[in-house]
Amino acid sequence: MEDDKPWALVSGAVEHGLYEDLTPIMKQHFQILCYKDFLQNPQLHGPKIQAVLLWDNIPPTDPSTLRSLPSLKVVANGGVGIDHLDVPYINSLGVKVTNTPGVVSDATADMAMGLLLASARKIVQGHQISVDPNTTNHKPQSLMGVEVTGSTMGIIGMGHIGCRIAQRGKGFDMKILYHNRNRRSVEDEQAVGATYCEKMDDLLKESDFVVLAVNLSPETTGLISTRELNLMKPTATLVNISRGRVVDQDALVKALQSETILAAALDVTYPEPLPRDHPLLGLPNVLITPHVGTDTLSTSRKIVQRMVENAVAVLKGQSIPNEVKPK
Ligand SMILES: O=CC(=O)O
Repeated sequence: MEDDKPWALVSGAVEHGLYEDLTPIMKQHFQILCYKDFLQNPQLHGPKIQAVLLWDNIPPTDPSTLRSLPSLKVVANGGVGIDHLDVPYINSLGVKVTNTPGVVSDATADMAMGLLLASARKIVQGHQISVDPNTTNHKPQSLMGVEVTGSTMGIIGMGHIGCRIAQRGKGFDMKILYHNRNRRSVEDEQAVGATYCEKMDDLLKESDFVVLAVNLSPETTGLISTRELNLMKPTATLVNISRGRVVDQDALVKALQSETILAAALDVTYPEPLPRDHPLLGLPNVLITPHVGTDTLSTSRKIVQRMVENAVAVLKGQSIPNEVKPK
């Protein structure tokens, strides 16, 4: 019965009707309250909310919002990255945090390869030239690309997503190097055909494509800065599908302007979106997409399904598929 279902506070995307396909999955288990309606009267609505279903980082989970949700038991994040959440603080309120690892890996790895290929083969520039009514030369020298097949890809961060990127790289006969906090087992390495670089510097020096697939943490903030960019080949491309802050963006702008590296392909920046006058937007050797690594309908369904399963498990006191514990 509808009335028996617990209440969940849901995001702007749902309230704008953007994800009609996804809302029924939430409604199977929850009565949903959109953030915009919550804001009309937080004192009235706050006490009934037991779960926050977080999509695109909305609703906010700042202390003042959380304080107006006294019955809250779980913040269920849709997606794997939880750098926008203060997990220890949320836990200190007796509220659990969950995320959705695993289900995002294939779509994100596809996006990494898409960015890599589009940047190497100048697909966006080619499209622009092809559709420009003023174009006279349809195949200018400037569209000459970089060969992906047989090149070397260095993956920094070999979790679920990194492994899926490596598998895809194998399909392009790439040599795959990886660097990770902990070395993977020999079986894992063989399964994805990747060679471990204990020193990240070695990977940076050798790779034609450096792909960032690490979580954002204090250790990985600014991981790629001037020193690291200087180690990369002048013919190399940086691909980032993790979080913008893993790269020192000012250093990246300089490296691209001075052609210290060839190009960058970024699904993530900081902030998102970049201000319209940001220097990265004016560079010819940059490809940027608006953080859409997981945005396929099938993956979005899986994310919402898992987000809901996590929230339901917390509320029912069952074993939680993906609880995030503070480090
Ligand atoms: O950015 C996407 C995610 O964190 O899953």
